[in-house]
Formats: sequence, structure tokens, C-alpha cells
Amino acid sequence: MSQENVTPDLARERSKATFDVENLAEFMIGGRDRLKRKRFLQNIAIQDPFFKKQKSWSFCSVEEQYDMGLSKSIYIQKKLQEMGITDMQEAFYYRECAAAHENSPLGLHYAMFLPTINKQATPEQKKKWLPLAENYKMIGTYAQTELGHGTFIRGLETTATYDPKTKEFILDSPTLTSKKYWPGCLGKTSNHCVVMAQLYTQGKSHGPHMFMVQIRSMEDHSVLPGIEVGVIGNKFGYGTNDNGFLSFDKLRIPRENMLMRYSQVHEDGTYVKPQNAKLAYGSMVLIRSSIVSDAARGLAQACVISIRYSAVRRQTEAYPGGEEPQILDYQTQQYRLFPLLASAYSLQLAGKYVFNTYLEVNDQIEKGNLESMPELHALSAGLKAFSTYEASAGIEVCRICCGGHGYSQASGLPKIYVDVVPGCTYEGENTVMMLQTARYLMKCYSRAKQGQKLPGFVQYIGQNLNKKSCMSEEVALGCLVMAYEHRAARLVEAAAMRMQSLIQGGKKQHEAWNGSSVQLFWAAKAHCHLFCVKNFVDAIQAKSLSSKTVTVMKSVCQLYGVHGILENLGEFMQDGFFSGEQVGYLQRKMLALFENIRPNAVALVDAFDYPDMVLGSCLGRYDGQVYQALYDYAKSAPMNQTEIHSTYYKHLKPLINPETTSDAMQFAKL
Ligand SMILES: CCCCCCCCCCCCCCCCCCCCCC(=O)SCCNC(=O)CCNC(=O)[C@H](O)C(C)(C)COP(=O)(O)OP(=O)(O)OC[C@H]1O[C@@H](n2cnc3c(N)ncnc32)[C@H](O)[C@@H]1OP(=O)(O)O
Ligand SMILES: Cc1cc2nc3c(=O)[nH]c(=O)nc-3n(C[C@H](O)[C@H](O)[C@H](O)COP(=O)(O)OP(=O)(O)OC[C@H]3O[C@@H](n4cnc5c(N)ncnc54)[C@H](O)[C@@H]3O)c2cc1C
Repeated sequence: MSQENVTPDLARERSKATFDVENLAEFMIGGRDRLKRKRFLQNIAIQDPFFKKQKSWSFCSVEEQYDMGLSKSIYIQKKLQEMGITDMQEAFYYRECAAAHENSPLGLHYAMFLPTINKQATPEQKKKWLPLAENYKMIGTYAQTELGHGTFIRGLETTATYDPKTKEFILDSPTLTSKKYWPGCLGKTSNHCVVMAQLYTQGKSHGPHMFMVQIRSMEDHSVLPGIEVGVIGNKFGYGTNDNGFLSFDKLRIPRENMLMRYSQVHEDGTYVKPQNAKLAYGSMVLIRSSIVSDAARGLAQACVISIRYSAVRRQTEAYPGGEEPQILDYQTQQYRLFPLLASAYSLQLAGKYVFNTYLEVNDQIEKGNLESMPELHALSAGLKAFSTYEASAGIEVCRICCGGHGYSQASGLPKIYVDVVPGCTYEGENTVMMLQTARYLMKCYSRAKQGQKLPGFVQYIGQNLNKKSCMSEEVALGCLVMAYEHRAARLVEAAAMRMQSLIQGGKKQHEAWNGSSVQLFWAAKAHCHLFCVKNFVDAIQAKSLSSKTVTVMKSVCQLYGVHGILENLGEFMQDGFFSGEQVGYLQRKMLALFENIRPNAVALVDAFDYPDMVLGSCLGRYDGQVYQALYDYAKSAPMNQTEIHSTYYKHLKPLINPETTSDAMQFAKL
């Protein structure tokens, strides 16, 4: 990044760093070559006049956002083709920069539609659809959620009834609540979609299955007969995306349009069930595994913005007549921002882990070995929830830490927030996902009680709980991990005990589950938290990190662990695991870590390596020239392009000069 024009405050911050930013940046991205490649691809976007000439997203109406989103997405696709980029990761680097936090109207096409064809279609179906979809002749999405049901997939009401006479499925939306509602890119963009519908054949229901359905003409984009489709209207964010509704009026599609890799309906209507019904949920598992990194990136970017700005912003003379300190020197500012910085690192590392696990398990599934599906489901569901909660809450804190300017779209923070926060809902509502993880933990608990060996990341379950913490004044990483293991093991056991006692007291299984679900949620959250702490501790042992970087990252990792304990003290102290004295060690350590991290704070956010174009922020600029940027942003506002705004003639003039009148005044007189 250019060192030109960097403010003295930021230049000094960078010169104080005790480690090599490049070393950490290379580690986080996975090596020097990848970092170079990422910068190369992002620089292409940065230099491109097409992106430079775009109107600022924040000054666009929702319809303009969609228009711009589509235009950019198509341009991006063409550029990727022109550059011969087929690797998902490389395409991501380019997209991340070219249309930062502008959810693409083609996003579901490449994130869910293509992967679903790849994973759920037969070789013949792939041969037919993939070339069309890869060349954007078929543009598709994933239509599962309905007005009445999102979470409970088995409760979906859209039906696909097989008619052996014509060898067709009849797709129908029999009720208002059966209308598909929410799918991204559906309202105006897609001409096809994968539809999740209840399969009926030979008079029997077989649960949700996937069907390829054409909804618009590939010639003129007109809506096909038997189909109603539109957008759902404005949302909290996602203006660039045409989330839509869709319903079917006894629409007939060929038998071959059922995605038949794992389950089949023969010509005569005979149903062949899959090896595991949850294979049909594979696309959701893929996206959940990707969302962890997505949320982590959002939080990391918010930290870059807020920490750089806090190093530039000065406020309140420390003593009468004294210099106004950088707001980053206020301990309370550090208390809010440094743990989030630690959390951003931890979540990025967890995101890498879960995605790699996805790739490994997916490889096994391709070979017909489904053994690790439950572990992957528990890991991806829990971490998806944990990471999106942490990131969303954290981004909002970063915004508040920027004071008034944080509330301006110029900060870039609202745009990041509205892009990240729906991750708490889509791909499985977070509480529901945590409870899926809890379900797995309960099974592990009973297996542990029967003396069975558990997989690596749940081996702590069922351990002896009559222990005391080994925590001393120095706050060793090992003692931190032990504390998190103890807390998670205790909460898993407490939830299991609660379930057991409710069942013994005469409650039915589902009543006992609901009556224990708060504790089950706590257990799952503690499990995910433990995972993040342990994974962080393991990750910083990497050989590629220099000793200076390890020293700094050890402090960041310690802060992540210490702060997490202090924020959840009740759960760590309820059984007397920590003494009051040990809590004192942790509190003192946290404050010491703030001092420790302070000189490296700017370097630590620099190491995330986000160019200004990704951040889209006047406050988080690499050069720190925030005031000029804010002023330029204000001057560029459409309302500043005329001296007198048209509303003067409509509303203000009649108020000032009673001889004229306005709509509002006429109504007021009535
Ligand atoms: C970095 C590299 C780059 C490459 C990256 C490549 C990608 C490109 C980049 C992308 C970047 C990301 C950016 C984001 C952009 C996204 C845009 C927004 C997209 C939003 C799309 C959507 O929003 S799309 C709709 C999603 N809508 C749900 O998400 C519904 C949740 N609802 C359920 O998911 C089920 O409803 C629920 C609750 C499980 C119960 O399912 P159910 O009722 O059928 O089952 P039961 O409860 O009876 O459970 C019976 C047993 O099945 C077990 N089990 C259940 N699921 C299982 C599973 N999946 N695997 C294994 N096992 C499973 C369970 O744990 C039980 O196990 P057990 O019996 O042993 O205890
Ligand atoms: C921006 C965005 C994009 C989306 N894109 C798509 C898409 O492309 N395709 C698609 O098919 N869908 C999409 N969705 C829909 C999304 O997947 C669902 O909204 C999501 O799965 C949650 O389901 P729900 O809306 O039914 O929530 P509900 O289940 O109604 O949740 C409401 C509340 O009820 C609670 N609750 C529900 N069930 C339980 C339970 N069993 N135990 C405890 N608490 C429970 C939840 O915790 C939550 O607090 C999108 C949604 C959004 C916001």
C-alpha cells in the first residue's frame, strides 16, 4: 500500500511495530505466493476505470443498487473469464475488492446453484446443466424457504407429485404459506432455480427433495406459465440483491428434473431413498462452512476502520492545556476494540479450519464414506452461529467507537454491518443452529458416559469436573484452554442432567428438550468458544511465523482467552473452578495485555491486508487522511449539487411566503 501522504500519527504507529506485518499477513492468507496473487488481483480491480466511475453505493436508491450490483457482477464475471480465473478463492479475492459488501445478484448462482448441481445431480444431469449454468445461459438460485417455514425444512409445503402417466412432476404451492419467500437473486435475475419441495409418489410422501425448475424464458426473460415470481420488497440491507417470492400453479416439469444423484424416482414412480437423507442438505453445509470466514472478514474490516481511525482521531485534552491524546490511548477504547481485534483473528483462523474440514469430509462423502457428516454438521452449524453473532455485535461496537462519524455511511461500517448481520439468520437461524450442535454434544456426552472414545474436538466431554484452575499470575495459554474445556464440559453435563431430570420427572423427550434448551444453548456456545480458543492456540505454533510475530500473536491470543473468561465469569466461577484471587490475575492480565498490544495495534490491523477499496471507508483509510475524505464525501452528496434544493419551492417557500401554498399546508388547514 502506498506510503504517500500518510498522516504523522499513522506513520509513527507503523514505525513502532515490533513485528513484520508481511510475515503475519502471509501466515493469515496461507503463504507468500497467495498474498502476492491476492494483491495482484485486487490491484487490477483498484486500477480499473470501470469501478472508479461508479456512483457511491450509499447515494443509490435500492433500485439503483440492484442495477449497479448487476452491472458490476456481469463485468466481474467477464473479467474473471478474460483473466482465465476459475479458482473459487482467486475469484473471491477479485470480487471482494471489486464489489465490497455488495451482495451480488449473481451470488446465489455461483455460491449455491452451481455447487448444488455439482453435488446433487447425476452425471447426465450435470452434462446437460453445467455448461449452460457455467456460461450464464441458465442463471439460477436456491429456493427453499417459504412464507411459513424457513427453519423447519421438513415442514415445507410446496409439493412435487409424480405423475407416471406423463412421467412428470407437478409442482404446486397449495397455500399462501407455501410460497417461496426470501431466496436471493430470485425476483428479477434468475431464469432457473433449484426448488426444495415435498416429494409425493405412489401416494406416499418422502420428504423434501430438490428439483430443477425453469421460471423465466431463456429468450426474453418472460415469466413462464404456471409461475408467479417477484421481489419481496426492501430489506434491512442487501439492496443489490433481488430476494424474491415464487409460487407454482400445478406446474409440470419432466421427471429428469429431480436432482437424482442420491435419491431417485423411477419411471413407474418407484422411490429409491438416499444412503442418508441429510445428503440433500449438503449445499447448506457448504455455505455454513464458508460463512465463518465471511463473518470474520467483516469483523476484521470493522477493526481496521475503527483502530486506524482511533489512532488518527484526537479528543479531549488529558489535563488543562495538555495535548489531546489519540483516542486509541484511552483504556476504555482499548477495552472495546482490542478484544474484537483478537476475536477477528480467532474467527479467521476458525473459518480456515472449518472450511478445510468441509473439504476433507466432502472428499470422503464423494467416496461414499458418510461417517463424518454429523461432526461436520455440528462444527459448521455451531461455528456459523458463533461467528456471525460475534462479528455482528463486534461490528456495531466498532461503529460506536468511531463516535458521530461512525454513524455516517462514509465510515463504511453500516455497509459492512448490513452485509454481515443476515448471516445470523440465513443458512439456519443461529439459535436453531446452536441447538443442532447441542444435539450432537448430548450424544457425545452419553457416549462418553458409556466409556466410548470421542473424536478429537469433543474429547473433553465427560471429563472429571472436580478440578481447580491452574491459573497463575502469568496466565499460561495451557491454563486458558483448560478453563474453557472445564466450562464447556460442565455446561454440557449440566444440560444433560437437566434433560435427564425432566425426563425422570415424567416429561416427554421433546418437552424435556425445550425445557433444557437455554442450557443446551449455553453448552453449545461454550463448546464453540472453546474450539476458537484452542484452535487459536494451536495455530500460532506455526513454523512460518517469526519469533517476533509469535510474541505479538501470543498476546492477542491470550487477550482473546482472558477477555472471554471475564465476559462470561459466572459460567467459569459457578462451581468454584476459579478462585477470586485467580480472577484478579485475569483482570490485571487483561489490562497489561492492552498495554502490550497498543504499540502494535495499527500493524495488527494492517496485517489483514485490506486495501482501501475493500474497506470503502473515509475513516479506515491506509493514509489516515480522514477529515479531507469526510469533507470530500459530503461535497459529493447529490443534495449538494444544487445551491437551492427543489424542496424549497415545494415546501419551504410556501411556509416563508404565505401567498403560496404547499400540499402539507393545505392538509394542515383542513
Ligand atoms: C474460502 C473458499 C471459497 C469457496 C467458497 C465457495 C462458496 C462461495 C462463497 C460463499 C461465501 C459465503 C457468503 C455467504 C453468501 C450467502 C448468501 C445467502 C445464502 C442464504 C441461503 C439460505 O438461507 S438457504 C436456506 C437455508 N435454510 C436453512 O438453513 C434451514 C435450517 N434448517 C435445517 O437445516 C434443518 O431443518 C434442521 C434444523 C437441521 C433440522 O433438520 P431435520 O428436521 O431434517 O432433521 P432432524 O432435526 O430430525 O434431525 C435428524 C438428524 O439429522 C441431523 N442433521 C440435520 N442436518 C444435518 C446435516 N446438514 N448434516 C448432517 N446431519 C444433519 C441432525 O443433527 C439429527 O441428528 P441425530 O438424529 O443424530 O441427532
Ligand atoms: C438476507 C437473507 C437471504 C436469504 N436467502 C435465502 C435463499 O437464498 N434461499 C432460501 O431458501 N432462503 C433464504 N433465506 C431464508 C433463510 O434461510 C431463513 O430465513 C432462515 O433459515 C431462518 O428461518 P425462518 O425465517 O423460518 O426463521 P424462524 O424459524 O421463523 O425463526 C424465528 C425465531 O424462532 C426461533 N425458532 C424457530 N425454530 C426453533 C426451534 N426449533 N427451536 C428454538 N427456536 C426456534 C428462532 O430461533 C428465531 O428466534 C434468506 C434470508 C435472509 C434474511
